[in-house]
Amino acid sequence: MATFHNHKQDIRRLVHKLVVMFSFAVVCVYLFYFLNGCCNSDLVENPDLNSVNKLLLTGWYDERNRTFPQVTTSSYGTLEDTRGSPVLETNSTAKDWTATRRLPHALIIGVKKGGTRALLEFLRLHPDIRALGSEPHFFDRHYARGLDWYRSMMPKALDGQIVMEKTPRYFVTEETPARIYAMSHDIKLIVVVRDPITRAISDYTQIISKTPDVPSFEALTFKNGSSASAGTTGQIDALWSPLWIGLYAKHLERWLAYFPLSQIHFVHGERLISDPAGELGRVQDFLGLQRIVTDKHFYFNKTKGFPCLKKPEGSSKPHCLGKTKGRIHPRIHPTVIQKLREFYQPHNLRFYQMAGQDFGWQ
Ligand SMILES: Nc1ncnc2c1ncn2[C@@H]1O[C@H](COP(=O)(O)OS(=O)(=O)O)[C@@H](OP(=O)(O)O)[C@H]1O
Repeated sequence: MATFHNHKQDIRRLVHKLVVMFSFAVVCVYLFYFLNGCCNSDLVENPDLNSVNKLLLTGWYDERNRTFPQVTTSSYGTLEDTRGSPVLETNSTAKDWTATRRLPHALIIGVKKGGTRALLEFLRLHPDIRALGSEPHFFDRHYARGLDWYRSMMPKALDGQIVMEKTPRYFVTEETPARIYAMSHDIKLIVVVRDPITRAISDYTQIISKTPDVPSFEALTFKNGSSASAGTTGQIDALWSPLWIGLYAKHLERWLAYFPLSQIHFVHGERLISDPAGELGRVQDFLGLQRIVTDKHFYFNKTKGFPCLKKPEGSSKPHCLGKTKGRIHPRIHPTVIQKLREFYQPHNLRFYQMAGQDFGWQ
């Protein structure tokens, strides 16, 4: 009787051990698959799903919530992220764990009011790009904080992903090319250029939106503050910032002292509006990326008068850039425009020669 009882107990212990061992084996197998990313076999099988999942993994929205300790934002230094509701970083797999913060591989260095925000937001659709949402102004304002600080500002990126940021003021700041060169000799530089006259008016429109009582564009264009009608005789004030920024050849010269032209890509600001997919295609080529951002991502919003992004997977609705992009410009006296055309013409021609491209500004 006692022997039979002991035998029953032995069997119960054995079954218990087997259950524990089986559960342990199940947990191990699950962990093994999880760590190898096998749960995401769709990532390999289905290229479309691959892009979607990569977008999810890379979590393009996370920068909106990043804070910038002690960084003062400039008039154009505020984060303007135009996306819909925040998604993810919740769909993390083991691949996420290998993401690190790295110094940028590519920079949008200018020009202010050229269309730099649109370009950055469009590029952020690419799963192989991780871009900072705000402007860090590291090379022009916060250089003393050091490269570790700069790196800590960057979004986390996986191996093979390109890390980017945009600060349009870099293009016109004296010290910037040397500083960027000291960080990386082979960094890729992108400049969005736009007709310097429209660019200046856009800049001025931003100024009056913040300080409405500044003198007129016409008055500020001339050294002696001449009015529009007297403008035909006045001398252009090339040092007035909205005009000075448009002297592209002069600024480019400083960059070419450090970087070969092959490392600088010019985005045609006007075409970025009329043919965003075409411009984006060329930028993706320049960055050595597959052309993933294409015309299927854009639609023309008649109300805004600009291309906007169609509903991206993972977001609920289409989105355009915010209301500070695509402002209505004040009407400038035609005589002043003509004066500015004459003023910029030699500078523009020199710029076309240096860049090896004719941008067609009349
Ligand atoms: N898709 C789309 N939507 C809205 N706006 C667009 C777009 N593409 C280019 N642009 C032009 O971008 C101009 C603003 O340029 P930036 O983003 O470089 O300005 S800033 O320097 O960051 O302040 C902005 O200038 P304004 O029209 O003067 O507001 C636009 O003309």
